[in-house]
Order: sequence, then C-alpha cells, then structure tokens
Amino acid sequence: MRYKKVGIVGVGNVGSTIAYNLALKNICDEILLKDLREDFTKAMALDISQAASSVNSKTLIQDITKDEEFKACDIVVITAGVPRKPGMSRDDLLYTNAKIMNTIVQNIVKYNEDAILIIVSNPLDAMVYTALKVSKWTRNRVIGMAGILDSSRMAHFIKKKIGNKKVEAMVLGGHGDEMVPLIKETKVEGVSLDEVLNENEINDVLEKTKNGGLEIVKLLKNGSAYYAPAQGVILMLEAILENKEVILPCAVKLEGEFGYENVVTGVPIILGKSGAKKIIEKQLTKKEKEQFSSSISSVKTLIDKLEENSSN
Ligand SMILES: NC(=O)c1ccc[n+]([C@@H]2O[C@H](COP(=O)([O-])OP(=O)(O)OC[C@H]3O[C@@H](n4cnc5c(N)ncnc54)[C@H](O)[C@@H]3O)[C@@H](O)[C@H]2O)c1
Ligand SMILES: O=C(O)C[C@H](O)C(=O)O
Repeated sequence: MRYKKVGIVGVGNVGSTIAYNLALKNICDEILLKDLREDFTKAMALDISQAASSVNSKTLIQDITKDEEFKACDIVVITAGVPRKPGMSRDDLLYTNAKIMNTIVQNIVKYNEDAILIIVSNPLDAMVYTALKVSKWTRNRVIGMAGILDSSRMAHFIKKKIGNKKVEAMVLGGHGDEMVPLIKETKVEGVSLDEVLNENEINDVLEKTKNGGLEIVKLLKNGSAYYAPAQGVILMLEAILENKEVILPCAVKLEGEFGYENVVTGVPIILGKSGAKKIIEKQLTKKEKEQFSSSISSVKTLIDKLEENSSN
C-alpha cells in the first residue's frame, strides 16, 4: 500500500478536531500539522499521537514549521484563518482570510504540485476561488467543505421533528445565508421530505438550517462550530484516501454546469482519489433555480470584491 500523508494548515478548533478524528480512523500513515502557534501545535501533535496510540492507530502525527514538509502530502486541508464572532457574517472575514489563504496556498504550491486542497476557511466559496486562483490547479483538486455540514444540520433539524429515522438531506449553493436546501432530494427513509413534513414544518427546518452556524456562534461568543465541520472534512478525506467515489455536496468551480461559470458554489460531486471526479447536475425546481441564482450572485459579489482589491 502507498504511504498516505495529509497536511492540515490551521490547527485551531476545526483543524485539531479533524486531526484527532482522522488519527483515530487509522486510514492514513501521517498527518502534518502547521499553525502560527508553534507550541500549541506541538502540544496538539503530542496529545493526538497519544490518543492514536490507545487504539493502535498506525497514523503518525507531526507538527511542522516549514512548508517544504508538505511536499509529499496527498491532501492538504486549510482551516487557517479567523472565525466570526457574534454580530459578524461570514463575509466580514473576506479580506482577512483571503490574505491568509493567499500566502498559505502560495507556500504549498512551491513544494507540492500534485496534492488535493480541501478548503474550510470562510467565507468558504470565495476562499476556494482564492485557492484556485493562487494555485492555478485544476478545479477537481481544489474543493471546499460546507454542503456536507449544511446538509447534516438540515438532517439534524428534521430528526428533531420526526425522531431517529434515516435522513439524507441535500443542501447546495454557497455557504451563506442564501444556501439552497433541496426539498425533493431530501429523503426520510427514502421518502421525499415534502411527503413527511408540512409546509410550516419544512420552513422551520430551512430557517434553522440557514442559521445553524450563527446559532452556535452566538452561544460560543468567541468562535464558531467545529465538531460538525470537522466531520464534514473527515467524510471528504475518507472519500479521497479510500477512493470511495461517493456523492457529496462540496464547493467547486462551475464551468458551465447549472448554467454558470467562473464561480464557486456547493454542488453534488463524485469524490474519489483524483478529487472531484464529476459534478452531478441535479434537476432544480423553478424556486430552487431562483434561490441558486441568488446564492451565486452573493458569491460573485465577494469574488468581484477580491478581484477589485487585488488590482488596487
Ligand atoms: N466551511 C465551513 O463550513 C466552516 C466551518 C467551521 C469553520 N469554518 C472556518 O474555518 C476557519 C477556522 O475556524 P476555527 O474555528 O478552527 O478557528 P480557530 O481560531 O480555532 O483556528 C484558526 C487557526 O488558524 C491559525 N492561523 C491563522 N493564520 C494562519 C497562518 N497564516 N498559517 C497557519 N495558521 C494560521 C490560527 O493560529 C488558529 O490556530 C474560520 O475561518 C471559520 O470561519 C468554516
Ligand atoms: O458559522 C460560521 O461562521 C462557521 C461555519 O461556517 C458554520 O457554518 O458553522
């Protein structure tokens, strides 16, 4: 079996939770951790290594300080950046996190031309766009995590209404206030959501899903969610490391799909060892098409701001 290495840049709440869960899964040989906070990262590497030992995981966890070390990584996850605080939207993080993303991606591509980048930092779709632009890599290898998180939130709020049944939810579009939950594609024990819940109940689920991140930000007061986001990344890492070719909603650049191009948004993709193998063009209803279009416009506004800022 080939030696498999995963890098994580940004070892805060989300990054360290990804590292911990990945180490316990025993599905890669090495995890490299890099953060500006060097002692903290060293502590994380030790603590997670000791947890991995308790389950006899083969995964080695190392803290690193030089980007050169990313040279043999199959995948690099980027969670570095600032999380929002109460009163802020994800979009308020645009310029701060774009600057961080820019530097990190430049430094990775200096030493590694072949990895897959999984982007987590917010505002997510604009950060994927930034990583694509800086790396100049093909879109199948620069993918954002958000749709899995939004879908898992939707599933959670449905379960709160119907109890513990099998729920498969599907949320597309940008990771912002205008995300696009697909009602017909969301199934409870294989049955469409609109056959299980009434309109009022569905509207309540949708509202709570859209505000799922904000609800946690308000409660935490000094950061944002990390267990569910980390789990979203774990599903992507498993799909790539084990070439699962599963369908997951992820943020990728559109090149004509759904009628849009040169914009990043959440769409169902087949995810495997080469990254995003294929985009699945779901049929959207008239209302969903309108919502998707408005979500795309919001992401385009952020991309335009970044382009304008970089030309000044
Ligand atoms: N896509 C999603 O669904 C999703 C979900 C949760 C969080 N997020 C985003 O992920 C990011 C991280 O969230 P968090 O809760 O882990 O925040 P955090 O503050 O706990 O961790 C961020 C880490 O990034 C590090 N960092 C900053 N600049 C760096 C650089 N140049 N190089 C290396 N490390 C650097 C910080 O030192 C810190 O340890 C935020 O932007 C947040 O909004 C996105
Ligand atoms: O809400 C946030 O700012 C973090 C993340 O995007 C989330 O949805 O939990």
